[in-house]
Parts: sequence; C-alpha cells; structure tokens
Amino acid sequence: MTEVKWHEFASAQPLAEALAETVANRLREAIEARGLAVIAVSGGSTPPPFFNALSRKELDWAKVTVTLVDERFVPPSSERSNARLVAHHLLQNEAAKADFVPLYRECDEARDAAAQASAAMESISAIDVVVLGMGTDKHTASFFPDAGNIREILEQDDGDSVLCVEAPSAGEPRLTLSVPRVIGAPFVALHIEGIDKKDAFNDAIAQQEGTLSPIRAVTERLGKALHVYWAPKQDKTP
Ligand SMILES: O=C1O[C@H](COP(=O)(O)O)[C@@H](O)[C@H](O)[C@H]1O
Repeated sequence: MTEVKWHEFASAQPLAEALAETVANRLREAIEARGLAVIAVSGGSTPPPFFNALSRKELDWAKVTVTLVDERFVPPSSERSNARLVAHHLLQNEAAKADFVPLYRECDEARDAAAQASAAMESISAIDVVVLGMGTDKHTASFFPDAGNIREILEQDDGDSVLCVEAPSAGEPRLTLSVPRVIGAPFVALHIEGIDKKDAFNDAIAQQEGTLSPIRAVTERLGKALHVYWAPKQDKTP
C-alpha cells in the first residue's frame, strides 16, 4: 500500500494556507524545470478557502494551466459547475493570468463532451499537481462506487484521459480525469474536512484488498505518497 502522509490542522483556514503554500512551491518548481506547470483541482464545498489562498500566491501564473479533476455535465452557468467554482475562487487575484482547460463541453451527450475534453487534454503534456476531494461514500474524482463500470475505470491503464461516468448517486452524468492521469502527477493531495470523511478514509485504507473503494484503489495505484490534508469541519452557522 502507498504511504499516506497525514497533515492535520486545527481548522479549514490554516489548512488552506498550508496546502496553498505547498502547491505554489510545486508549481514554481515545475515552471523552473520545464517552463510551465499544470494543476488539476476538484470541486465541491471543501476547496474554496484553498482556492482563495492559492489565487494570492505570487508565481508566474501566465505559465500555469488549471484544469479539473472532475466535473458535472452542466454548463458553467450552473451553480453545480466546478468550472464556475474555479472561476469564482481560483482564477482571481494573481491567478487570473492562468489558462483554464474545462472538462465540460457543449454537447447533447456527456460521452461526447468527455471525448472532446480528452482530445484537449492530449495537448497537456503532464499534470504536476492533483488535488483530490472525497465523499463519505469514498468516491474521489468522479469514481463513484455505484457506477456500472467502476471496476473497469479503477483498473484502466491507458486510453482516454477524460471519461464519462454515470452513477445513480452522482445525480447528473460526470466527466472525470482517468486514474492514469490522476496518479501520473508527481504530487497528489487529498483535501478533506470533518470527522466523517476522516473515518471514511481510514476505513477505506483498512479494508480488505479487493473491496470496492475508489479512494483506496487510487491510493493503492499511486506509487508515491498520498498527502492527506485534514481539518475538523467548522459549524458555519453564527
Ligand atoms: O462530487 C464531488 O464531490 C467531491 C467532494 O465534495 P465536497 O462537497 O464533499 O467537498 C469532490 O471532490 C468532487 O470534485 C465533486 O465533483
């Protein structure tokens, strides 16, 4: 099993600052080494403080490409769009100069959007940083445990970089980076908050080999440390 490096914080804000600092350093190193950097980020309710902190980091953002780990098959005008979340929280301040490659494409069918996004992803040589999220159902990216083809998706070795996933628990169809694209990044972090997600992650890692758990399957295939950034969930009510 891949090594898990646990980074624990008292609350969401110091976590966001620390993760942003580490990610900014990784992006600077990539720019120094190959003249450009690529980061894939997740959506959902957890990332905004991290996005806000990262957007203020001073680095050569004009040389950075931002893309998504996964996306709902909804246009950027939708409140459920991860592209919209990134536009509002990450592609701001210093990071406004970054390029953005969306996964969503305007098509009738999600699988056509996935094919188009996959073709666009071929022009992106390598991803330097991946920041994953996770649900209490142990899905990460859009690798949902109840997707019909989940075992095939988790075992994929090559082929398309962006896949279409349909799962009853996911609501609308999803577009997701493939496992090889996710695990190919030299730095992979998992950003989670709350005791329920900590328990879900630890439970997934402790499970018997062969048990279907997307976060475990990705962690097993990583071949390098998985950096887990965790803080307790704060009550947002005043
Ligand atoms: O569906 C999704 O959920 C996960 C976790 O979201 P959160 O709201 O619990 O933070 C996220 O990682 C993924 O990108 C998103 O599409």
